[in-house]
Amino acid sequence: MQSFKESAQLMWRGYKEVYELEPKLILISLAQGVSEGLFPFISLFFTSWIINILFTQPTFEELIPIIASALLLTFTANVLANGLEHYRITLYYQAKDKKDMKMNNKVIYMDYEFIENTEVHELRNFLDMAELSGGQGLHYYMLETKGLITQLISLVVASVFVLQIFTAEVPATSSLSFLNSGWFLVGVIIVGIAYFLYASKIYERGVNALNKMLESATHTNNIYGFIMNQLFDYQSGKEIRLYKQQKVYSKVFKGMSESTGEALTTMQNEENLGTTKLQIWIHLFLGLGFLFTTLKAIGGAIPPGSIVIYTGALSNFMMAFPEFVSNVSQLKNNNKVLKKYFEFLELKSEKHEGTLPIEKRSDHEYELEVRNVSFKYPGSDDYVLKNINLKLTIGEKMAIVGMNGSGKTTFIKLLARLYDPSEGEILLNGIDIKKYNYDEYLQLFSVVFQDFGLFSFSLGENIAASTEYEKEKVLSAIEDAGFKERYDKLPKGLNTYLYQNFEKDGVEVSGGEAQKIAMARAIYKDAPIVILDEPTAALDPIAEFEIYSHFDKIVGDKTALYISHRLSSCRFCDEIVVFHEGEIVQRGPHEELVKDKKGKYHDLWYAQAQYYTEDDEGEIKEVVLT
Ligand SMILES: Nc1ncnc2c1ncn2[C@@H]1O[C@H](COP(=O)(O)OP(=O)(O)OP(=O)(O)O)[C@@H](O)[C@H]1O
Repeated sequence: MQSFKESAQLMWRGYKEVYELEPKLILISLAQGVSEGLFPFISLFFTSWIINILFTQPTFEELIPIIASALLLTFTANVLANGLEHYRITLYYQAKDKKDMKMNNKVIYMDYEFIENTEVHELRNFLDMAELSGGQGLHYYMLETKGLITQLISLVVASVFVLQIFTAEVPATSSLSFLNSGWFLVGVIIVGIAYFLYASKIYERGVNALNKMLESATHTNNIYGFIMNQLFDYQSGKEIRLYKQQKVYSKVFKGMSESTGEALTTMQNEENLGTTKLQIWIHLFLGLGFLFTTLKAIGGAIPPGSIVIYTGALSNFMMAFPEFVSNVSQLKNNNKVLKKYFEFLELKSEKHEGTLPIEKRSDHEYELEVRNVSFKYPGSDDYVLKNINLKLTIGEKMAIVGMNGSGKTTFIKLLARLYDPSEGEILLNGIDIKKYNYDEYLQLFSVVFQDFGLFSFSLGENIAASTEYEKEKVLSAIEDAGFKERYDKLPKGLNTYLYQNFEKDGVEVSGGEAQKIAMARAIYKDAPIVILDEPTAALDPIAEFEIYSHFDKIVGDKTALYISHRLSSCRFCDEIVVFHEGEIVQRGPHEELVKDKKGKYHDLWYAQAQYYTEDDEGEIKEVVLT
């Protein structure tokens, strides 16, 4: 439960945020709220004025200017309201776009570990759902402020008129003079407070049902987003059809729709029931109010024509009051959503942001040392890497091998600082990598991950990772990565879009072709440290052979770290490091490791040895199994 102070601070922050996104939106909402709040009273005022004059049997000439000014005023107010409404809605969409942009930028720049964190996904989903299904969050301030102001103005102005009815005195000689008693006003105040408390309770129930619906919908939406990605992904599309998973998905959809439907129905029922109960009370009070006003007029406390303005004011008060109470309940609830909005924007980078620049060295003298590094993923108790010690010396080619799940990719994530070690440190030229400016540090690496990603941009932009690039350099990278033959057939060369998300004539590339493009991207970057995680897994034997033939050209005198399950391809490395269950269990050159019959490398090598043979010069050749 938020304290009043906390709620007020959040509201202030919320409005400040909207103001920063689109300053005019608040001002226009205020102007429109005030004018819409006042407008009904102006009409009522004129109507009751005209009726009162009619009782005095006025001439036509007397009436004309009053009716004309009433019409002119109503017309002007309507035109103004219409214009303001259009302008406000345009400003709202602009503010919403800017807010969405801000949230998307947060996702783009947030620490990688947040991207892998389900709680962060749920938080973002919750905010989207709260806005879409409940109109909550910053959205509430952007859109509903006008309504709140209108209700507030209506209440204040109507209260003034309502008070006037109570203070207007029926002459003491009248049999209705008992209406002058102050107890009527006291009664109204007590009933008003009781109504406020009762209505708040009812609206709170509605808001709780909304929250329940949001919780359920957020979870469902998370699964839904995940499933929709899978359904439209042609990779999993194959599996879904071949393994006849359609029924499983249909069942999941049905379950999701039932649970969300149930929560929605509960919310609607709660709202309907609440509204009906409140409407009964409102109309009862309204009836009593009309009776009181009419009796006051009969008693001579107010002119008969003024019944219009007083009963109108009473109606306005009675209509605005429940809406206002409902908005106050929503506002309170909205603060919870708003809190999460700021929580999302404030997700703090756990990463130490160093400031040290990286020395630009043409001799590539960058030495990486991993010292006593252990690591467990956030939220997990299990160590994925345990006490790793390694030194990558300049120009060295090192291979990391090991069974699935032994921690090889995780180790690379640490080197690229996608995560920081839980224990120990990684040093670059003797200095903890955390102390370096991260962007500059990243410039040292060309990485091709096993699950690399390409973007739906043009080929040139994919390889250069930029919209501007050196064409010759890109073409040379394409050649070195073995993509030249396919490239020559591309309709628009480097301007050919990959995939069809952005361009209808974008091309689909095969897994192996995609891997070559990812490789070309790493070659183009020309960073001093090259890390390749299963870079040839999807390549055909000839393409793989070409990559290895070009390897010296690709890697040159750079430091290289190479992960592969195909052990024969690791032999060109100066040193092979064997990972097992998160630990380094062996290291050394191939010839040395393979001799150790008790070692893990020996097991791994001989498990694959049937696929290879050695020629007279000791060269490994792949053999055809019969
Ligand atoms: N984001 C993550 N959160 C929690 N655990 C993870 C995460 N990513 C990987 N793991 C776990 O860490 C362990 C090591 O995974 P890693 O991907 O580093 O292995 P690997 O040696 O590269 O395996 P492979 O040869 O199959 O590619 C695995 O048990 C995996 O389940």
